[in-house]
Amino acid sequence: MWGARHVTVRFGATTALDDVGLDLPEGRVTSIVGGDGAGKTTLVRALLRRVPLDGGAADVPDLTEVGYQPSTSGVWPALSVRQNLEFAGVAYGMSAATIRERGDELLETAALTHATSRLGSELSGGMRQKLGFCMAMLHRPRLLLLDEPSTGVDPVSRVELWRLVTQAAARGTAVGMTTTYLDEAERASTVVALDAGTVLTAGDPTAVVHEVPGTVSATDHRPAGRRTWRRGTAFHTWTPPGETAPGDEITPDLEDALIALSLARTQEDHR
Ligand SMILES: Nc1ncnc2c1ncn2[C@@H]1O[C@H](COP(=O)(O)OP(=O)(O)OP(=O)(O)O)[C@@H](O)[C@H]1O
Repeated sequence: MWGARHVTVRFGATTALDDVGLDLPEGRVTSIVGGDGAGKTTLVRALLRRVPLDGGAADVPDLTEVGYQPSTSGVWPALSVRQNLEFAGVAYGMSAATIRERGDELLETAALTHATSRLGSELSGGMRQKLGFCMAMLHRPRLLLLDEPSTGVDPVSRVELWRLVTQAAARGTAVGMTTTYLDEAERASTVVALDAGTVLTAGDPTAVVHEVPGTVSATDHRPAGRRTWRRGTAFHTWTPPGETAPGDEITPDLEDALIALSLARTQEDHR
């Protein structure tokens, strides 16, 4: 199984990753979530050996068998859709015929066939991310790493991107994907949540929700002296075990669960 084993990465005084473990099984989508600066991009870059490790190891196939889509999509703005694919294929040492054949197949699946002669700079955000995905998949990698492929992409294109990702996994590719959309993360086989460079929790999204200690409750006003988070018009609060919760207890979703687990950990740290 591919992944990261006890990976630590430091940038000067900043510890971006501290003893992080990550499993990326073949045929599965693993989503990596976490707030700004949690370490998602650094983890992907550590797997690609683009940052030096201060500890641990990255267990990945030969880099010629890894596909990578950077958060900037990786699409060259001055090249056409077709040329972008050719450029990516040549970089992987593929023949012109294979690039053409697999490129056509991927463009068809990504519903981009009509846009082959359009320049990268002329594509919508969603089309650009889908092309970036096709470029990362062209050489049929065993491991596919996607860094926030759906950020800034409209909901319809997000659904299409997700379909491409799950199809890649169904063909046996191990997929690791960072995302800030928890509804998307919830659909993955496994979610790995990073918090300040460490693994807050990892597992089946349903199991993660059941890990929350204490209760999550909802009120229509902000309860005094409590740390709350807004969900629509309601305020949600996490209450440690044995304490009285304000408002009505609710069943947390993944977003509630991750915030509650982070608050529970902060409380542990202060004890
Ligand atoms: N090249 C670098 N030099 C110095 N510090 C860095 C570098 N890259 C990342 N960091 C720091 O490491 C931490 C983790 O950053 P990283 O970009 O991995 O987080 P992230 O979860 O991907 O966040 P975001 O969603 O905001 O991109 C942050 O504190 C960041 O400032």
